[in-house]
Amino acid sequence: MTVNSVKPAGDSAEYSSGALLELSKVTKRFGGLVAVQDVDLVIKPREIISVIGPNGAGKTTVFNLITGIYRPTTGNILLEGKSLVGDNPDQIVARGITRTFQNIRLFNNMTVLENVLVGQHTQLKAGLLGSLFRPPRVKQEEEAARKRALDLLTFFGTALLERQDEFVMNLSYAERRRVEIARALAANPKLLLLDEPTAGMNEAETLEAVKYVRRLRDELGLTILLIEHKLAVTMGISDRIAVLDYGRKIAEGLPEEVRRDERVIAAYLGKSARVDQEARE
Ligand SMILES: Nc1ncnc2c1ncn2[C@@H]1O[C@H](COP(=O)(O)OP(=O)(O)OP(=O)(O)O)[C@@H](O)[C@H]1O
Repeated sequence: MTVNSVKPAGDSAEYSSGALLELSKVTKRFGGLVAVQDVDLVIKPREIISVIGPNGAGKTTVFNLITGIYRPTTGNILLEGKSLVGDNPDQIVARGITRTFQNIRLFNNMTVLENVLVGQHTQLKAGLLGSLFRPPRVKQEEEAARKRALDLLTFFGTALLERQDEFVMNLSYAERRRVEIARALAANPKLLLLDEPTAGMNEAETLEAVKYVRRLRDELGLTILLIEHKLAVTMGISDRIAVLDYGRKIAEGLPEEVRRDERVIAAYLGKSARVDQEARE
């Protein structure tokens, strides 16, 4: 199957560093607390990059900085060479960055299809008058949006397509995660931020999720930045991994390099190994 209307990312971008997204010395303070400190990160088109680190390391804050929920205290964030600092979240979506959330945020009392249609609102041209009087141009736009939303659902096979008119609250957790991704795709992103895409999933669902994250890159040409707590998933899926600890990036590299990094073992793997050990005792 193809998602015809989703353009491969990075085709028209011309920027000297070749980075799709670049964080440069990004710091975020909340009062006296430094949640993110001097973080540099370069993400090239079509990479799958994971951000890992212990609880409170600053991972979600990095996502919130990239998506315009927070503004960096200092430092810069560039998309295709142009700063996005100061843009509001809607502008950042329109520039090509969309996300999913750690706790799924869908409209539970809307259908699967309606949720995906909501994701397209930055793409639609009809204003308030157009929506009220619905001239033929607006009807055509609505029909095209509906077709595209269905197209996006088929990325996940036929299951969601068959349930397009079902209220989201009646779907399984794993299905809701897929709808959230379809909604994020609806805004035609270049960069997709996935916040714990396999959280709450069983093993089979996790494997399925890993497959579609790869397909998002391979088939749709997306660049993906993810936060993921399951190390087996992170190690298996990522081109590179950045490790945060107390807001600082303490390591970055290939999964194998990160797995062997002493600082990572001490700060993160060591901690979880200790937690596992304590849990067994
Ligand atoms: N809006 C806020 N106001 C004050 N402190 C905040 C705010 N958001 C995050 N923090 C603090 O910043 C630090 C980093 O939090 P963040 O949520 O980014 O960590 P995380 O790595 O995503 O953790 P987790 O894995 O538990 O989700 C924490 O100490 C957190 O309490």
